[in-house]
Amino acid sequence: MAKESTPSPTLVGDIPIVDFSKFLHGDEEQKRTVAKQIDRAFRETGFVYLIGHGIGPDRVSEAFKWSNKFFALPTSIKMLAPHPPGGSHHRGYSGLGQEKISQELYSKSAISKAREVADVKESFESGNINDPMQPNLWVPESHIPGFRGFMESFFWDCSSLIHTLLSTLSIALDVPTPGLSPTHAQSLFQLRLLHYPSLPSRLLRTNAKTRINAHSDFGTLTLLFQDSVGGLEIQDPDPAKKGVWRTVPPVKDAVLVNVGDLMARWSNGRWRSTMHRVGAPPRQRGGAGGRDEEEEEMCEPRYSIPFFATADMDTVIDALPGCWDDEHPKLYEPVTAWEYVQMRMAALYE
Ligand SMILES: O=C(O)CCC(=O)C(=O)O
Ligand SMILES: [Fe+2]
Repeated sequence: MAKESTPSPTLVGDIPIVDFSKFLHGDEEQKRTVAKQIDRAFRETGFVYLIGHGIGPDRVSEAFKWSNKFFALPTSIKMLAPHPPGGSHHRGYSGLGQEKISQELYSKSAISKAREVADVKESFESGNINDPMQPNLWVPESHIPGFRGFMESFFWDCSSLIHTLLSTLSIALDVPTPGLSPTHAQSLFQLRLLHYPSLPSRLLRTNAKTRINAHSDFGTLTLLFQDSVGGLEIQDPDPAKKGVWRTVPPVKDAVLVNVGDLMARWSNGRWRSTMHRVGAPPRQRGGAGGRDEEEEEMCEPRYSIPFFATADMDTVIDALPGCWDDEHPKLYEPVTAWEYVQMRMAALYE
């Protein structure tokens, strides 16, 4: 019998581009192939590009159009839906420098220190309209008619892709029916719009400023739509090259999917929750007619749209059945999704 082999998808850097339409529309064997390709990507880098993922390019470009429009509003209008203080109600608008991603969970002084180099970004968060704990916060409709309606419907596009992906991952891990999707039944997810304004590239290259500091995501899965500017980097997965950062360029019509800390724990370390950050975009070509010495190189603004998924809050995240045995003992203490997310969010805001 021929040895089973999984076709290798195209790689961008270390990250494969997987055609997810083969899962959405394929037969059982094609579904299994896609599941294996994603499993491999999650084991190697924790990141995968998906094309043919079912969220049409028109929908994605409309989302970016709304994001541009929102961030172009005067600050006084955006501040009509301010992000509440603290990290437990993660909705609404955060202005420049308000949120500083921190990997450090416990030490107040470490959080303050990290905030000395502020992330130069602004963000707008919304979530499931049925989430009683974190109601959405919108600026009055008259200031941006249609924004709320679009964001509420785009939420469901992304949510549906997450649930399909959970089915894919259940195949990869042989999680018995009904698989992992019901553990996310409440879809308590978060849709984030991010805008990194233009600033002198020098500030990013010298680490005087960051766009988003190095961090791992803390939910189960993240979808990331990025514009064509670039600047996303992941830490080299090889522990011997810990300080090395690899660029993750935008791929047309692809959504990036990455593993968050909860999924890494749940898979008992089989899948990686990889540190990532946003720095300076790749150098722009040439200068404008020799003016570069006088004029500082400014980097282009960047827009991105991450969508964070997490399991229902009472789900106990303990190594999944196929992910541990005598040779691979459990690496982490069980934790509920709620406990873990609260711990991480408390470190986001002072
Ligand atoms: O802007 C990006 O591409 C990255 C955003 C990100 O990593 C995050 O919000 O967690
Ligand atoms: Fe992230």
